[in-house]
Amino acid sequence: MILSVEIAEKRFGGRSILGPLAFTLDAGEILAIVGPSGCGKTTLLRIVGGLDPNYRGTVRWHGSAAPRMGTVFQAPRLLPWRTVRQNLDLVRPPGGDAAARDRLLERLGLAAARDAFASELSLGMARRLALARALVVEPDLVLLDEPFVSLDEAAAATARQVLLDAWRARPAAMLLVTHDLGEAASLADRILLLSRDPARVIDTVSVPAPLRRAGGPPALDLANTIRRRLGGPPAPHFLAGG
Ligand SMILES: Nc1ncnc2c1ncn2[C@@H]1O[C@H](COP(=O)(O)OP(=O)(O)OP(=O)(O)O)[C@@H](O)[C@H]1O
Repeated sequence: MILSVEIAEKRFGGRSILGPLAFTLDAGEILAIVGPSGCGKTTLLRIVGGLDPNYRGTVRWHGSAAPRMGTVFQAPRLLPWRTVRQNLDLVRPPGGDAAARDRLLERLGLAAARDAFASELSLGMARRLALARALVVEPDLVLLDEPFVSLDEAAAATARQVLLDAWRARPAAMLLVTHDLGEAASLADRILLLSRDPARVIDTVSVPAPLRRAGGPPALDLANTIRRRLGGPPAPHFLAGG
């Protein structure tokens, strides 16, 4: 176990948003977090990332040193007055691999824009750059909040593959928030299913070995099993990966 999260309660104003809930993450494990819109997934990720200290509970990293963290939050949060390359170089570890940075830009379709200012990027480009920035950190822990939203399907498929390739080269622990069960099943080892009002863990689903981190569309029966646990109807379109 590399990360343990125990949240007794998180409130906004008078409202209880999260908890009690608990989960752990093994080193190199990809855990997807799925739940209804507005249930508190982003709030949970912000707590794990140390961006919201106002909760009752504990978030503990069990590594020997504090983790290097790569994050993709819903807003890309780039430095608009810096170029694409500069946005990456600011977080690249000393002695980090400039060729790896350039390969990431190439694969994410950003090589031609490498000297453009971040303010000049489209939202889809900015989100791809945010993913590159999370990976160029050489992270121990990656926090991803709907990282492929606002990419067209081809760009999203490439970005998922880039994420998996980065994981294979350096298996960081990852928390992936997504509303897309297909995406969760094609990227993760396990899927945490959350309820809402307040968010609690309904169930944890292990992704079967042949699908796990395969990056392809998931089997319909797995997506439907998960949907049933969430109380929803079967959805044939999950065959197409979401
Ligand atoms: N800063 C805030 N102040 C008050 N309430 C907030 C704040 N941030 C989030 N909330 C509320 O907390 C709840 C959980 O929000 P959160 O964004 O974590 O959900 P989510 O599951 O990530 O949503 P989505 O799937 O739509 O992205 C929502 O009801 C939201 O309105």
